[in-house]
Amino acid sequence: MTITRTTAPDLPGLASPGLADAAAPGLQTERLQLTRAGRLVIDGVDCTLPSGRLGALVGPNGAGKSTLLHLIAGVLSPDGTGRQVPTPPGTVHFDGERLDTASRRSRARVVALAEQHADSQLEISVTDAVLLGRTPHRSLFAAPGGDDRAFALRCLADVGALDLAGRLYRTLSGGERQRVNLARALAQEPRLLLLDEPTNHLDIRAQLDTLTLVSGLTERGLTALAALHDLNLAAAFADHVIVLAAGRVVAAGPPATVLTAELICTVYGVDATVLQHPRTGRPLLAFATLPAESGPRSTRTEGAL
Ligand SMILES: Nc1ncnc2c1ncn2[C@@H]1O[C@H](COP(=O)(O)OP(=O)(O)OP(=O)(O)O)[C@@H](O)[C@H]1O
Repeated sequence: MTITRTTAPDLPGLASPGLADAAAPGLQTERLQLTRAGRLVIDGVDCTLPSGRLGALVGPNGAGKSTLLHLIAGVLSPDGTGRQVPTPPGTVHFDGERLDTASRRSRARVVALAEQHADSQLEISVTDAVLLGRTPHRSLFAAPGGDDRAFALRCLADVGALDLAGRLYRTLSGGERQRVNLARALAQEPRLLLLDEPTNHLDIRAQLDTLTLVSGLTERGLTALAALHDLNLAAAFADHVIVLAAGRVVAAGPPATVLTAELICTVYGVDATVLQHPRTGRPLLAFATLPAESGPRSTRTEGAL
């Protein structure tokens, strides 16, 4: 199965092409902080992502990428309990609206998180899983209507997963789940879409199609922030790259400015050669491991990608 639609879908919540508000401030976090098991895992994160842009959140394993996305989405409150706290350390704004103190329902009308490890044992159909994304747009206790169902099927079609509509969610493969999770997030009609490793489990065509789809949505006004491990995908698709290491933002800006050999060596302990893509002009990275004595990691193998 491939994602067949690589142009921006016509989601009703988004502006028409060219109508995105260029002056809108987008996502702004200030001094976000989270301690887990006595350790500061998010350490005073200030980051910004202008409206209508695709941001890539990169950084080594354990840097705090998933945790930061969860904090922005409000799935984790800044004290790590899932409750709102009276004076949370840090704030999250989107287009000037404060999200971290907003009600769950009003926040869910603004921001959606497509998670890598969404509930795997749900005894519900794929269509019903996507319909969960419509919840913030229905009145309380109302059952999904025909319009909701049609919208959910459109979102499945947009991610190339319409053929999965009647399947049980728990029977899907990792890559199939990944697409359905994205469809569920799109069904929420968010203005801010957060994606936790959206290309994980996907074959190369599906990786490119997924990021092309999200990139197309940002051209229609959506703001998207994706945690990505593949620096070449970040370089190829992102307008803005945020680098996280040990819970702190260590660099942020356009891919060509941020993804330098020096930064990659410092953050990942990897020897990178930064080339220029012959067609797009964007950075193209080739990697080799550093000699055993020169980097921060102990387990190394020889070789280059
Ligand atoms: N429930 C928890 N209790 C204690 N520590 C946790 C918990 N969840 C995450 N952590 C720690 O928080 C830090 C950040 O984790 P997080 O999953 O956000 O990193 P990440 O950058 O997304 O990593 P990866 O690239 O490996 O997915 C890690 O050191 C992790 O071990």
